[in-house]
Amino acid sequence: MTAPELPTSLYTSEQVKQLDALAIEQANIAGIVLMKRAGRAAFELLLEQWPQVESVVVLCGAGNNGGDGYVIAALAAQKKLNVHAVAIADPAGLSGDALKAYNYAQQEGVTVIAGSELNTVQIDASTVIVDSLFGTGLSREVEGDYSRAIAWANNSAAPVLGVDLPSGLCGNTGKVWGDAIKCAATITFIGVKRGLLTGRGPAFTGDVYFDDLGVPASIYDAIKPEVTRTSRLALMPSLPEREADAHKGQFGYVLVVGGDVGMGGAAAMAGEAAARTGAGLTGIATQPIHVAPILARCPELMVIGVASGQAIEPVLAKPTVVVLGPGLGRDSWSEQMLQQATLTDLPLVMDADALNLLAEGRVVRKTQRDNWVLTPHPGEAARLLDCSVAEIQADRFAAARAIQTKYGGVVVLKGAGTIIAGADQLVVANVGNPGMATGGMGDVLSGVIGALIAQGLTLFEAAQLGVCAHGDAADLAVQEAGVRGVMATDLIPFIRELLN
Ligand SMILES: NC(=O)C1=CN([C@@H]2O[C@H](COP(=O)(O)OP(=O)(O)OC[C@H]3O[C@@H](n4cnc5c(N)ncnc54)[C@H](OP(=O)(O)O)[C@@H]3O)[C@@H](O)[C@H]2O)[C@H](O)CC1
Ligand SMILES: [K+]
Repeated sequence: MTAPELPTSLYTSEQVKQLDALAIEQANIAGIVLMKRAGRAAFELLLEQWPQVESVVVLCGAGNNGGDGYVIAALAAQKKLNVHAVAIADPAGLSGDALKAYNYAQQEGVTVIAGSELNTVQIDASTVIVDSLFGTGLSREVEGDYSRAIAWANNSAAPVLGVDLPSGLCGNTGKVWGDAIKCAATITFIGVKRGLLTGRGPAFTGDVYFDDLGVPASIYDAIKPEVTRTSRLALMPSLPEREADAHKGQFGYVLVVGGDVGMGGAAAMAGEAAARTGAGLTGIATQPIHVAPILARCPELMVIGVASGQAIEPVLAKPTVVVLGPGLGRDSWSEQMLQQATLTDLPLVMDADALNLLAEGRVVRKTQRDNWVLTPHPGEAARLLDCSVAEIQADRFAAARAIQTKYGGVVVLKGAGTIIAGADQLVVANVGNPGMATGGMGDVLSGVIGALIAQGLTLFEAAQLGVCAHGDAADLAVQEAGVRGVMATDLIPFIRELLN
């Protein structure tokens, strides 16, 4: 069963701690009550996900995340399951609500064993592991007993239920503090931590479930989320209806500029994607040798050959948006195409080598514009910020914000959990799958975004809807025939279907 729709507000770990405190102080809900509700919500999800479960191994840390685990162990004991609570952190160090939960587990007859005996724990086909080592309190690299417990869980055949966060994953950024537990499902409480949905998050969470623990809605008024979750359904209303007397002029003219020698396919894919996304007209300005083969594949496209030194003369009408970069290359032809396209004040979608040339400060007169959408993958993003890919991936929210601040416009930082940064908004698109890591996916996306701008969406709307439709289409392509061998053009019919 797919995880139910998550709330759109996303928080940092610190903000959720504030929400916890507000729930306890303002709503007068005792911490142990919240903890018992958390434990119950997690245990009910466990039974729902694994109805055949007979034994449960709960890995407990030193704080309230561990407390959640002791509550889960107590509930499992009440259900007469075979339960082991493994105290990776010495229970003697427990305090507050976590200590109360520990005592509750002992009252319910839970066998609590020391972390040093972890290797004596038997795992069989009916075992489920519960990860209650760390939640929002994780603040540094995991090591020692915790690392060993994480490795033990990752090497065991049993599925893992993550409590609040997969242990080792940073709730703020989606980076991993050394290592993290690979969960089959994760349930997160009170506020969805934004790190669950981007960076390494999707690789460790499994399906993400949310429970508000019954806290009053009013506590959320006090904390403004800096990031929200976007989705195709949220953006569909921005697509214009098509009246009976619609004519192609209403839906704009996308001009794709790219396709250096040998890379005509990239420009063709962007063009076809734009046409299939509903652009009224689609043209491609490319190397002359690509004109015939692209026309042969897609006669609906207007393909213009531009030789070195020639001007780009868009036929018929002025384009309404230029998609610049698919297969553009970095030679003198590439530079002259980029220079001409960036001299216009048309809205631009800048992808691939257009971004690399921009990062190198070559031939782009203005490096700050409001009316462009930059669509870097982490490597291109690193060049745009002159930093390493690791730094980009260590905090993708900060990276997207930094690129938007430096270059203006809208920034689409691609990768697991694509981040979209507007002038004063930051959203994450919780879409996509590993099948998308193949050539041409970015070309298709740039064409889709261009066509949505051509149909009247704002750059920020077009970027969000384009990314979400593209990722959802990739999921449909994977459902159809598996994750290996998905090719970029497989997405195009699904994109068309999803946008209608
Ligand atoms: N507060 C509530 O009402 C609710 C909380 N819930 C759960 O509580 C956790 C947050 O609990 P907290 O105690 O703040 O922190 P953790 O349990 O996540 O972490 C435990 C302690 O671990 C230490 N720490 C941090 N990083 C490391 C590391 N790499 N290695 C070893 N130890 C580490 C840290 O203490 P230090 O003093 O050592 O820094 C942490 O305090 C939340 O996630 C929920 O699961 C309820 O679910 C809801 C109500
Ligand atoms: K956890």
